[in-house]
Amino acid sequence: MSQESPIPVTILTGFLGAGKTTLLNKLLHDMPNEKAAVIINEFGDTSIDSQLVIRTKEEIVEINSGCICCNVRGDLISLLTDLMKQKEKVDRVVIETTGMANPAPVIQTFLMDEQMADTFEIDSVITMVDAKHIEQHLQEEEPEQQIAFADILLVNKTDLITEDERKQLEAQLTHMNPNAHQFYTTYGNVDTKELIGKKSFDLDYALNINPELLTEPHHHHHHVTSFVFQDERPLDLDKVNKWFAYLVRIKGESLYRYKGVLSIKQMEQKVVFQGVHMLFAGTEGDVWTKDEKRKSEVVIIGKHLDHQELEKGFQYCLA
Ligand SMILES: Nc1nc2c(ncn2[C@@H]2O[C@H](COP(=O)(O)OP(=O)(O)OP(=O)(O)O)[C@@H](O)[C@H]2O)c(=O)[nH]1
Repeated sequence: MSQESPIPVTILTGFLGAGKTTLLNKLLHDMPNEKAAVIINEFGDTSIDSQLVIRTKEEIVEINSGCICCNVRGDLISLLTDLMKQKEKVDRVVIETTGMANPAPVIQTFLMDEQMADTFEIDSVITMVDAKHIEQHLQEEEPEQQIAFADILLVNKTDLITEDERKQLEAQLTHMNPNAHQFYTTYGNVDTKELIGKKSFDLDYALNINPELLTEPHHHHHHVTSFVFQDERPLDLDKVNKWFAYLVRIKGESLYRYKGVLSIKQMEQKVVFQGVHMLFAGTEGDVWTKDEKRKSEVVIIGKHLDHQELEKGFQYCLA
């Protein structure tokens, strides 16, 4: 690669909980010799994803407190401007957007001026689709946009659907975006060579679906809200189990994404949990170290959620 070749950029999108972090971990694992600058953006106010991404030697930068396609786009631009000054240190940029991001403004960032366009080159826009929940998610505007702009569609969680459902989904996605290459996966398991270095992003096609791609973005996220609850007092495991059982059973439909780290009384380890609608998983994490402040942190993203009720539920869990 000559000194002047632009730095390839992989944009990873997909609705909340589709499997982006799972795929990102796999990509980083499969590219041990690439110096990748990884940019992760969270919709919520807290940075639980960095605890879920397996640390590698890559530089991982998180942009929180907002969505990459709206209020933190300035942060993305300044990060990229910094990267421009140290081009030799990076072979690739990988951006994981929030599940609520419209990819257009992110794509636009790389096209907005000559210097940006000379320094970076979008390699591909990979959109992960949650095969199990996509029907529900298409009620929102963003998944449709994410699918439309993809040149690679990674249809994930195929273990949770039937063969017939898969065929239907394939027809539907082909109709929504006939240009994209489709892969059907579980846990993002596809040969990394199919995703990286393909230079499959096609600006003309993107402009064709959105002629306003090169003008200023204007949009907002409808009625999807994100709440963060934090407390340094320990929680009671039994109460936590009861609260989650209630949330998942009664509110599962509205819960797009929830995750967190819990400090449980009488437990040396952290409890790390995450879920998408009614699918919930909790595991024991690392032991709290002496230097760490024990603290519970829960992020809940969803539709029609009552902040007070959730707050009350969280408070109930205190030991
Ligand atoms: N059954 C099943 N679960 C999966 C699959 N891929 C990922 N998951 C699980 O789905 C949950 C969400 O995966 P993530 O990789 O965190 O999804 P994400 O898109 O990064 O989520 P956010 O960025 O938090 O919105 C995790 O509990 C994963 O273990 C899959 O193919 N099948």
